[in-house]
Amino acid sequence: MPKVLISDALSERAVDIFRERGIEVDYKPGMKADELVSVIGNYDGLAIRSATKVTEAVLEKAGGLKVIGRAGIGVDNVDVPAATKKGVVVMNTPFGNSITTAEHAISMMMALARQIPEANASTHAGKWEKNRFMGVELFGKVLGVIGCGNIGSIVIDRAQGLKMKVIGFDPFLTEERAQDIGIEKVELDELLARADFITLHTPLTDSTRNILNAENIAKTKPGVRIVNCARGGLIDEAALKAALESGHVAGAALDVFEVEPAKENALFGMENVVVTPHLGAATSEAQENVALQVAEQMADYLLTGAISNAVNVASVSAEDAPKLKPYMQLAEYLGSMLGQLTVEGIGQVTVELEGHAATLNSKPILAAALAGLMKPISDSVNMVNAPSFARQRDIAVSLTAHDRDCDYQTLVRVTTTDGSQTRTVAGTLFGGRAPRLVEVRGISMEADFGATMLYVRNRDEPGFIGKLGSTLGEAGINIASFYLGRTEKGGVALSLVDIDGTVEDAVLQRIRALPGVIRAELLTF
Ligand SMILES: NC(=O)c1ccc[n+]([C@@H]2O[C@H](COP(=O)([O-])OP(=O)(O)OC[C@H]3O[C@@H](n4cnc5c(N)ncnc54)[C@H](O)[C@@H]3O)[C@@H](O)[C@H]2O)c1
Ligand SMILES: O=C(O)CC[C@@H](O)C(=O)O
Repeated sequence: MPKVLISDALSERAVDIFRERGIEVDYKPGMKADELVSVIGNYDGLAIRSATKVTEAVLEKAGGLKVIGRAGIGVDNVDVPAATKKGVVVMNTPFGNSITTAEHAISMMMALARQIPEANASTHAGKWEKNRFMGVELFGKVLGVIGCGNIGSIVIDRAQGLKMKVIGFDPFLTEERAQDIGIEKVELDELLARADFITLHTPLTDSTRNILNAENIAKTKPGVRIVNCARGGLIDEAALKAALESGHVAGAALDVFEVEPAKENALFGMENVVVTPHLGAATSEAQENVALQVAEQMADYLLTGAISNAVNVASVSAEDAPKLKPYMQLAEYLGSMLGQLTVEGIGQVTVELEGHAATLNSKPILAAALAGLMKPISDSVNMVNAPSFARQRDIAVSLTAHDRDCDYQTLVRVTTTDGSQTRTVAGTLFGGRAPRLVEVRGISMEADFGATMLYVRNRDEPGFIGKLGSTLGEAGINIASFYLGRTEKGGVALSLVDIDGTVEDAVLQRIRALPGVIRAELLTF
């Protein structure tokens, strides 16, 4: 039974879902970093919100971890490259809290426009300062939205309902989409110059870090009000403070900060600054959505191999997962066979799919073939990290799904080139499920994959099979199955021998010394 740790405060519905799906779960919100490092090795899955930091140190101890599920959007608290390297799927729930966060941004904008937090505090204090507070209307004002994705688009929709004029900057926004959502697409400088209110809805990346720095803040309209419910780090806080003090920026509403949790911050206590402690996603609806979603997604992956909303590996739908599983097994066996037979570094890998295989989601099949191929290089390689392993090793990878008649109903062929050698193996699924080898280096043969197999290439000469059988027999090695093929009479023959147990090195040397042997290797699957 897979085991999952929930280390942040997720709706307890997530616990119910895991248990209903037959997954053991430990609910330990608020777990300290060192405790996480010491227990993570016991789990197959880790479900988090934003408080848990999944660092390289955590991942180093995460021996059997298969999946990290983020109940929310940003995965900036997860070292995704380290997780990928370790072969751990990282998934998020990209839509579950979008409405809630967009509503928070709108609330913050309104609170800012009407100084509601200060007026609230003053009135509670019995001051009745009716003449102290003078707000501004949103009606007719220009709202500049930086980042027009899921949340930005909902903010745009709500702001249009408030009769604001919305302009947007997003390098990935097409003109068609801008028209669909009813905004004017502008460049950043134009947005800065025209907006009365600016709201940020981008992820924190190298291109968005400090997107509102001193230089860009100086380009904004005097009296602008700024809202950030996306990520700390998008605004240079020191530059914002200076602009608030000079009066160039009339106010700011911030849900996120450069350093979180933030007990102290130079902006705290300023009258024209409204702050909340990263509450963008904090509604019961959003928390229920993301907790349910993350638990379902993680359970799907752990139980069936289906992958949704992963940020570091291709998706596999719940419908596709059972169909793909035997293909991934076949591809891994084929890749593994070639990986074990490769002597020099692999320069190129080609995966070809024919028949039914050509109609499937091909990326997981390719990833499985690469994982098998690179297993001899690294024990930690799996289908999550195999494509990046290949890239790091400058292995050129190509995938072709052939739309042509083939001798088998379904076929996967893997070809590698190392130095001057090109090797091809191909396999099919017997009965639609059981992986079966049908071709090795151009030689047709039908072989099931056994756990330990002897691979012998030799000149096709009479008496060879007898000598091979006797050598194994004398060493007390039992043959489970013997598969044969050859290029042509008197050409090159290939024996694949499924054996019980293993073949000691001394026996392998004796086989290599048999007359006519070109190559003999022990393969494990
Ligand atoms: N405060 C919270 O509690 C809370 C809750 C949910 C999400 N968030 C954050 O909100 C942000 C937006 O989330 P989303 O779901 O809308 O993401 P999204 O991926 O749907 O949208 C992000 C948009 O930013 C755009 N973008 C990327 N680089 C850009 C750049 N250099 N300049 C301008 N635009 C750029 C992208 O094209 C995309 O359209 C994320 O940072 C997310 O982590 C915060
Ligand atoms: O879990 C949270 O409270 C924060 C969520 C938010 O930052 C997100 O990226 O989804």
